[in-house]
Amino acid sequence: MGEVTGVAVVGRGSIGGVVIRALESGEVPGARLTAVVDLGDSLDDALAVADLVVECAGQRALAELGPRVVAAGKDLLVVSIGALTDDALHERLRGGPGRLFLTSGAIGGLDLLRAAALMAPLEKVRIVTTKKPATLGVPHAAEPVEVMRGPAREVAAAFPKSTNVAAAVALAAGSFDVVEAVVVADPAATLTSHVITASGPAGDYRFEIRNRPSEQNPASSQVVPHAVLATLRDIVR
Ligand SMILES: NC(=O)C1=CN([C@@H]2O[C@H](COP(=O)(O)OP(=O)(O)OC[C@H]3O[C@@H](n4cnc5c(N)ncnc54)[C@H](OP(=O)(O)O)[C@@H]3O)[C@@H](O)[C@H]2O)C=CC1
Ligand SMILES: O=C([O-])CC(=O)C(=O)O
Repeated sequence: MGEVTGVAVVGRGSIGGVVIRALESGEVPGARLTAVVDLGDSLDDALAVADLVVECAGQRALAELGPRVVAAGKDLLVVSIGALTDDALHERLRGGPGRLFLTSGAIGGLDLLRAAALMAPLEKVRIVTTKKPATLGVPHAAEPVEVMRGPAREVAAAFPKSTNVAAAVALAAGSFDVVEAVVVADPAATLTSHVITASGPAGDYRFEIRNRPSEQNPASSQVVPHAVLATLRDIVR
């Protein structure tokens, strides 16, 4: 039998809960759940028994706990990518000795955007995210309303529970400056949508994602923990 990777999960909400249950039932070959860090639990106890920490707890928790994880030489898999709009935090998390991994989370197309940006800088990138109004702090919106439009860095920080995807797109595009993010609250939105458009010397791109929201937390899409588990499979393989 090969080596088993001990995994600690931080946060047991709509994303962490699914990841925890999948690990408990042995769904990821080569990975074993060794700790769960919820509010009040000690990260140090988890670091003593884990090789890799999965952050599913939000941008603030990542900023607080992430640097300790990589400094302890443990790998870190991040869900709350919007926290990486803070360049200093991003540098610390990349500084090792533990490795930093990001999940694709609620969206796709990141590999192609990255390749296109590596060929030549993308000239224009936009992500339009549309969700139910209550998840965006405008519960009484009776018709579609644009709640924010601006640079991905500002939008991902302004909606820490809803627009981590804007930061993920910016990191794939290699620049926060080239990405505009738009957030729309739509009372008729039964699915959460993310429409990503990009253009540059490599070509023109358009990805439309329509995700079913989590019942437990409608701000997050149901697919996200499964993206985390897919990344986890790749890491431990
Ligand atoms: N990259 C992507 O595509 C996506 C990223 N996300 C990110 O994932 C995060 C989690 O989403 P989701 O699971 O739906 O959120 P939930 O609110 O359902 O769960 C978050 C959990 O983390 C816990 N928590 C908060 N702070 C800490 C801490 N310091 N230590 C340990 N646990 C903590 C919360 O506890 P309590 O409830 O007691 O506060 C809660 O149980 C979102 O906030 C968002 O930033 C979400 C969707 C997509
Ligand atoms: O789950 C989603 O569709 C996107 C999301 O909440 C985020 O990026 O924070």
